[in-house]
Amino acid sequence: MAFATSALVRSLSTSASRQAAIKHVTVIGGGLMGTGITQVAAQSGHNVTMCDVSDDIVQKGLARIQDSLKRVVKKKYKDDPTAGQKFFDSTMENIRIDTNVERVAASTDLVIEAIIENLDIKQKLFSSLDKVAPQHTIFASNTSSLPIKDIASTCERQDRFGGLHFFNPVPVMKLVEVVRFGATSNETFQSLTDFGQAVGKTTVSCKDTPGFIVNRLLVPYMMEAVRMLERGEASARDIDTAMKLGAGYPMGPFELCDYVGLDTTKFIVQGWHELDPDQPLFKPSELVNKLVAEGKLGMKSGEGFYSYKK
Ligand SMILES: CC(=O)CC(=O)SCCNC(=O)CCNC(=O)[C@H](O)C(C)(C)COP(=O)(O)OP(=O)(O)OC[C@H]1O[C@@H](n2cnc3c(N)ncnc32)[C@H](O)[C@@H]1OP(=O)(O)O
Ligand SMILES: NC(=O)C1=CN([C@@H]2O[C@H](COP(=O)(O)OP(=O)(O)OC[C@H]3O[C@@H](n4cnc5c(N)ncnc54)[C@H](O)[C@@H]3O)[C@@H](O)[C@H]2O)C=CC1
Repeated sequence: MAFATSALVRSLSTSASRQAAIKHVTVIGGGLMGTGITQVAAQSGHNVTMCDVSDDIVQKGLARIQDSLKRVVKKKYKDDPTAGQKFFDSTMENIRIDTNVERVAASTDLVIEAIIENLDIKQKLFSSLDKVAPQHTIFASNTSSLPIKDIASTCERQDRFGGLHFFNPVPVMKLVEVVRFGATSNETFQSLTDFGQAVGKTTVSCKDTPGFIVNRLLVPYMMEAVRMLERGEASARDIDTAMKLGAGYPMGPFELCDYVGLDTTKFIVQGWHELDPDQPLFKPSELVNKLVAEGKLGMKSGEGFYSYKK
C-alpha cells in the first residue's frame, strides 16, 4: 500500500511537472476549431494566444469564444451566477489575440495548428515557426486527415512534433486523439496526452494513419450518404432523419457535413483519394465539389446541403 501511494504521488508529480511545462499555448487559426481549442485551453488555466491572418478574423473568433463560453457558464454555474461571471472573466483574461505568428511562437511552450486542411500551407507555416520557436516548444497539428509525418517534414524538431486532434464543437466533444509518428519522442507524446487531459478531454492514442480513428470511420460514412443522395435513393432530409432516429446519431450525415464544413470534407476526401485512388470509399463527390465551388461551405457560410440564412 505504501509503495502504491508513493508510486501514485511520484506519478502525479511527474505528470504535474510535465503539465507545468506547458503554460503558454499558441493556437494558429481562429476558425471553427481554433476558437474551440483556444477556449478549452483558456478555461483550464493556460495562457493562450490565438493567431489568424487578419484582425477582423481574430476579432470575430474572439466573439465566437465569448458566445460559446456563455453557454458553458450558463450550464456549469446555473445556481451561482457570481462564480459563473468570475469563471467567464478569468477565462477571457487568459486569451490574447495576434496576427504575427512568428512573434508569438518565439515565447511559447506548445503550438497547436488549426488552419486550412492543406499540406503545403501547413508545411510552410511550421517551417517558419521552427526557426523562431524555442528549443523546448512542442508542435502539434489538429489536422483531420493529413499525415503528421508529412506536416512535420519541413521541421528540424521531428521529435517534438505530434498530432492533437480535437472534435467539433470542441467545448462539448469529450475526445482528443493523440497521434505520434515514427520520430515523435515518448516525452512529446506524454506531454501532448497530459495536455489533452489537462483541458478536460479523454485521450486515445493512434498511429499516423489516414483519418486516425474517428475520421477513418466517420468520413467514409458521410461520403456514402452523399453517394446515396447522388444516386437518388433518398433525400438528404430522409437520410438524416433515418440516421438520427434509426441509429441514434445526434446529427444526420448531411447535417454533420454542413457542421464540419464542406470545404474541410472535400479536402479530406481529395487527399485520401490521391493517396489511394482505387479505394471506392475515398472517391470524391461531384456534388460536394460543386457546392464548395459555389461557396456553399455549410453552416459557417450560411448554406451547404441546407440553408442557415435567417
Ligand atoms: C472533421 C473532424 O476532423 C472531426 C470532427 O470534429 S467530426 C464531427 C464530430 N462532431 C459531431 O459528431 C457532433 C454531432 N452533434 C452533436 O453532438 C450535437 O448535435 C451538438 C453537441 C453539436 C449539439 O447538440 P444539440 O443537442 O443538437 O444542440 P444544443 O442543445 O444546442 O447543444 C447541446 C449542449 O451542448 C452545448 N453546446 C453546443 N454547442 C456548443 C458550443 N459551440 N459551445 C459551447 N457549448 C455548446 C449547448 O449549450 C447544450 O448544452 P445543454 O445540454 O446544457 O443545454
Ligand atoms: N471542421 C471540423 O469539424 C474539424 C476540422 N479539423 C481540422 O482543423 C483545421 C481547421 O479547420 P476549421 O477550424 O474547421 O477551419 P476554418 O476554415 O473554420 O478555419 C481555418 C482558419 O485558419 C486560418 N488560416 C489559414 N491559413 C492560415 C495561416 N497561414 N496562418 C494563420 N491562420 C491561417 C483561416 O483564416 C481560418 O480562419 C483543419 O486542419 C481541419 O481539417 C479538425 C477537427 C474537426
